[in-house]
Amino acid sequence: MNDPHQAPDDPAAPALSAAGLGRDFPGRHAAARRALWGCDVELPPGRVTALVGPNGAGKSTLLQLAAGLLRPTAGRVRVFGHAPGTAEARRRTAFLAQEKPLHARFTVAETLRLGRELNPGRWDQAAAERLVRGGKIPFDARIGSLSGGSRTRVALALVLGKRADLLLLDEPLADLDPLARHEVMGLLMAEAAERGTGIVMSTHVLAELEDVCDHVLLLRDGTVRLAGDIQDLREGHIRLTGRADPMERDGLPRAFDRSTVVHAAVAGRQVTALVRRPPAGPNTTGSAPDGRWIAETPSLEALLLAHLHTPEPDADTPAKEAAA
Ligand SMILES: Nc1ncnc2c1ncn2[C@@H]1O[C@H](COP(=O)(O)OP(=O)(O)OP(=O)(O)O)[C@@H](O)[C@H]1O
Repeated sequence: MNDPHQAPDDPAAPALSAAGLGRDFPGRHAAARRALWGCDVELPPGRVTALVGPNGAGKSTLLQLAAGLLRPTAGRVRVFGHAPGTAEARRRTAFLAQEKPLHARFTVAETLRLGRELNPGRWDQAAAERLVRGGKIPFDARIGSLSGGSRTRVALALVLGKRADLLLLDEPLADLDPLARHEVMGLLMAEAAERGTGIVMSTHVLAELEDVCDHVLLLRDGTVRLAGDIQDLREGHIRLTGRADPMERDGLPRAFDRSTVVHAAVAGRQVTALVRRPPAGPNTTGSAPDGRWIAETPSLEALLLAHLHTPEPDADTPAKEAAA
């Protein structure tokens, strides 16, 4: 059933939206049951989003909720304004599960044929075959005989062949060697650039994200800790490096405004801190305690690592605002 508040084919509908989204699993300990809670998400169409967070943060749970494989126990989630699981939502999304479930006894060709039969009128055989050929996988090979990386390629071929508007990919690169990762990312980026396909991709490889993603969603302990356009988020922070104050535990000068600090780490005599940039003004790099400090825009990896280190969520952070 479509959301009564959202016109069925509203082109302005976010590719993925969630409000107060939560998912509990049955379990003996209350804390262990809570996989996801209070998640507010809004991803515009056509974005390539990195879904990051530690093991157990809730990334797979969020993707499965968006794919309609799980139902929320709180809040709601929509894809292009439609409830996951509806015919329209299913048509517009393609999901790649972390365990890449495929029929072991089918050949590669039979697997692609199944993809074609399940997606009449939309299936792109050439796109699917390109991925298979790129991995030099014989079309008559049985899925059960393939390496993990080759199985991933075939699973991705099914996803790309479907010609969906939003690809939900759970660790799509995990089994691939560096060359294959590069090639597969290139194909996914081409798909996004040429067709405006949105991609939400969970990954643990932070260093590879900067060049390929334009959006990030960081989950931790089942909730959104940071969300938004990568460039905006990078420019909203400053990475400071300077001489550590030996009298202070975090190495920063006593007078420094701690409320802006996301994370600070002392190594030897040097302290590196990631801080939130003050609101635009005459001196927007003014967080540097004095001229002996180096102030630079952080890389995406530095930004994510700092937010992964933060002990507690801060209600006033730009992350919360961006996620809303
Ligand atoms: N079917 C399930 N039954 C019970 N608990 C579950 C189930 N699926 C997930 N969980 C729990 O929900 C939490 C979030 O798991 P999830 O798989 O979504 O995390 P993740 O961020 O994808 O982790 P990873 O990076 O290890 O893949 C974990 O505590 C997990 O144990």
